[in-house]
This record gives sequence, structure tokens and C-alpha cells, in this order.
Amino acid sequence: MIETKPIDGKAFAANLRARIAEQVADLVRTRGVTPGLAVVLVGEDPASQVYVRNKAAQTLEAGMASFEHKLPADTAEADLLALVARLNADPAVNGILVQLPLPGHIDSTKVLAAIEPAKDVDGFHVVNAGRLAVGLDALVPCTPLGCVMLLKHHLGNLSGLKAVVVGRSNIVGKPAAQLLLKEDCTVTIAHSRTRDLPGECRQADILVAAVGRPEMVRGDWIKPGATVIDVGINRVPKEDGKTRLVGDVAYGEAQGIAGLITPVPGGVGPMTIACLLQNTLTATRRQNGL
Ligand SMILES: NC(=O)C1=CN([C@@H]2O[C@H](COP(=O)(O)OP(=O)(O)OC[C@H]3O[C@@H](n4cnc5c(N)ncnc54)[C@H](OP(=O)(O)O)[C@@H]3O)[C@@H](O)[C@H]2O)C=CC1
Ligand SMILES: Nc1nc(=O)c2c([nH]1)NC[C@@H]1CN(c3ccc(C(=O)N[C@@H](CCC(=O)O)C(=O)O)cc3)C=[N+]21
Ligand SMILES: [Mg+2]
Repeated sequence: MIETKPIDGKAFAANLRARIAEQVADLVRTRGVTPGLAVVLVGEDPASQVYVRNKAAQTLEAGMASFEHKLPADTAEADLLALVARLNADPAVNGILVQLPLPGHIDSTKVLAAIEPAKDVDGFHVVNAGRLAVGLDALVPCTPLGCVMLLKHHLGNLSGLKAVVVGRSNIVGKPAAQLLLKEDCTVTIAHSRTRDLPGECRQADILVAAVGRPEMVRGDWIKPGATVIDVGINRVPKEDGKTRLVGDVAYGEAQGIAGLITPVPGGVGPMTIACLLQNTLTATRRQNGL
């Protein structure tokens, strides 16, 4: 019987934020530069509001400036594009994040393309995706960056390990696969058309689940001793009418099979915000030639 250890993303993220705060304080003291992060939220999605509030609080705690822009759900695409243009031109703003999803009448591809790549701290702009793909310095999407940080911390060198990423979105699955490839993993990307998904998953030394389906990955899909990174954030109803968060992996079933596993909550989620602050610091340094 394998002893399954949880990966404490919450503690790792808190530690990372403390190290970022020290570097921010240094930057302010020695260069007089305060990193600034602008977060744009269109509409009133309650989950998005929680994330945006958490991001703003942690940005301030790290000693950075936080600029919150809350726009009504019926904001015209042209008005959102005009705001992005202003933030692009504002020297106090080093990072820009437009919270997704956007309301249906707004073309998110167009909005992401309008963000200055040097300020694209989400790493969603095609220029950053392309730079990552060809191996140039890029701003890397926060969630995959956080996943790989946790993996390197717990496993050390990832070279030669077999990684299976379930999900191929531009914001999680695809960049996660790129980063694992960069670490010399042998990478498989699985998705909704994959034949024998359980069989693919069973090959994985590192299994990354980024699907958005509550507890889809079952215990017997996991190779004994594998490291499981559960990116999923799914709100499911409880008996009392409230909701609870579950991941894309059946966490209970993974006990005694996985070697290491990220819990939900407390795993990948907190790392996403810490990496956003890391990217904002990186973007600020580059914009100032440091
Ligand atoms: N922890 C964090 O910080 C973050 C968590 N998330 C969470 O991660 C999850 C994934 O997010 P995101 O990538 O944006 O989601 P998307 O919906 O954009 O992508 C989901 C992917 O899963 C694949 N998929 C769907 N159903 C199946 C299935 N039955 N079998 C195999 N593959 C399937 C889809 O395949 P196909 O391409 O073929 O349709 C798609 O590639 C969500 O739960 C989201 O809430 C997201 C961002 C940050
Ligand atoms: N432009 C853009 N960039 C994003 O990075 C982005 C986005 N849009 N839209 C939504 C998703 C989702 N996302 C999360 C961030 C933090 C947690 C997080 O902190 N989770 C905690 C707490 C969760 C809770 O209690 O609600 C945890 O898992 O422990 C989760 C999910 C970023 N996203
Ligand atoms: Mg992000």
C-alpha cells in the first residue's frame, strides 16, 4: 500500500508570495519602481468577483499597486478595447489581466490580442504563446507555471518522466504540456476525443487533470506512485443547498494509489495567484530594463 501525500500548494504559494514581496520591496527601495497590476472584470459572475478580490488583496500584500476596473456586463467591446489601450499606455501599469470568461457579445480573442505582450501577465497573447512554443523568454500562463513549480519542488529533475496532460485549452492544458516538454518530460496531451483515456492516464508518472469535470479521473486511472496535479475547480451542490469545491480527480479514490496529489482547494489554485504576482514582477523588471 502506497502512502499518498498531499502537495500543500497553499503553503508553497504563501512562501512564494513572501519571497516576491521581498523582491518588490527591494525594487521600490533601490530603483523607486513599484510594480502595478491592473485587473479588468466585465460583469458580475460571483466566482470571478471572488478571484478578483483575492488577486487585489494579495497584490497589495506583496507591496504592488492594484488597479481594479469593474465594468457592467453590457459593456461594449469597443469600450473594453479602449480601456485596454489606456492600460497599455499607462506607465504605472506593468501587468494587465482581463478576467475570463467575458460576456458572449465580446470577442475574447480580440481583447487578448489588444493587450501589450510585455504587460500580458496571464501569458495568453499569441506572442507569448508563440515565444513559449519556440523556447524564447515569455510571460507564461500562471496556472501551468504554478503546476510545474510544485512538480519541480517535489520531484526535482523531471527529465525523462512520462507526463499526461488531460485537457488542451490555451490557458491550461496546452501551455502545461509546453512547460513539461521544456523540462524534458515525454508528454501526451489527451482530450475529449482521446481513445482509451484511462489507459493513457495509467502510463503517467505525472498526471495533470485540467478538464472541468468533477472527479472524472478515477483512482484506477492512476499509476501506483504517480504524481497527480489536479487543476480542476468545480463547484458542486451539497445536501444543504450550499456548494463545495471538487477537482477533476476523485481525490478519495486516489488515496493509497497516487504518490503525491494536489488537493482542491489548497493545491493549484493558490499557486495561480502567486504566479500572477511573479509574472507582474518579471514584467516590471523587463519593462525597466532590469
Ligand atoms: N486552479 C486554477 O487556478 C485554475 C483552474 N481552472 C480549472 O481547470 C479546469 C479546466 O479549465 P480550462 O482548461 O479553462 O477548461 P476548458 O473547458 O477550456 O478545457 C477543457 C479541456 O478538457 C477536455 N475535456 C472535456 N471533457 C473531456 C472528457 N470527457 N475527456 C477528456 N477530455 C475532456 C476538453 O477537450 P476538447 O478540447 O476536445 O473539447 C478541453 O480540452 C476547470 O475546472 C477550470 O475551472 C482553470 C484555470 C485556472
Ligand atoms: N484572465 C484570467 N486569468 C486567470 O488566471 C483566470 C481567469 N481569467 N478566469 C478564471 C480562472 C480560474 N482561476 C483561479 C484562480 C485562483 C483560484 C484559487 O485561488 N483557488 C483557491 C480557492 C478557491 C475557492 O475557495 O474558491 C484554491 O483552489 O484553493 C482558483 C481559480 C484563475 N483564472
Ligand atoms: Mg492567470
